[in-house]
Amino acid sequence: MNALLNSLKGQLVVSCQANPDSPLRDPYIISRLALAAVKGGAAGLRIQGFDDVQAVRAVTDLPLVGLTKTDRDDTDVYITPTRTEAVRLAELGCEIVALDATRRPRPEPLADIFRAIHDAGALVMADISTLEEAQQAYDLGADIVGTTLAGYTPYSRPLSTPDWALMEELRGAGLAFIAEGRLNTPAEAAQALKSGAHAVVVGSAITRPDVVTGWFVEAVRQS
Ligand SMILES: CC(=O)N[C@H](C=O)[C@@H](O)[C@H](O)[C@H](O)COP(=O)(O)O
Repeated sequence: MNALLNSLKGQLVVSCQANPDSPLRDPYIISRLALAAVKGGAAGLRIQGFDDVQAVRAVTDLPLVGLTKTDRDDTDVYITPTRTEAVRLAELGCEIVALDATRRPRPEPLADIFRAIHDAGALVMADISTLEEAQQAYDLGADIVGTTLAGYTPYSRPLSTPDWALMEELRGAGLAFIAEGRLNTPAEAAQALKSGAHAVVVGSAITRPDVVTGWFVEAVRQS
């Protein structure tokens, strides 16, 4: 495995993202969230959008997993759907570029985007939702897959928990993977590593206080 990916083995990557309607939606604020994650011991950061990548790249040398979220009329694929976006993320200093590698119709062939990322000097993190998609991503040259989109495609298991079954399937098939998605507690992050994950990505539970507040409000209301 690539040395940079090896450096993430058994480690925590923190996703610092704010949705357009979040009060935290500002590159400066994202860069401060990123620094807080660095202070806490994160080994890498997952960052969305060119402005946020630039702001975070300016304050840390930690490995960055970059992505864009782009809403398009012609596809349901929104995580880094084209070469142009993928290459720009690499040019801005992302060591790893994450993109949707599901089997949904997409504007450009996956293999072309993978090649463009590699040509730009970055690694490919293929965000998948099923075992078959993971296998396909590796066949096409992905460096690592992430369980990011499990539960977010119409044909994957809809879940409110991490997709433990998918992790077991990936481990059973001997496919390296990063666990990402709904890892909402330290115990779940640790469990993902025990389930065979190479590394874990945690987002909402650490960097979306609006979402976490909602979890508490729900629990308080139900008590
Ligand atoms: C499905 C999708 O678009 N996931 C995005 C991918 O970058 C982010 O919105 C998530 O926050 C990230 O995957 C981390 O997951 P969680 O926030 O559950 O820890």
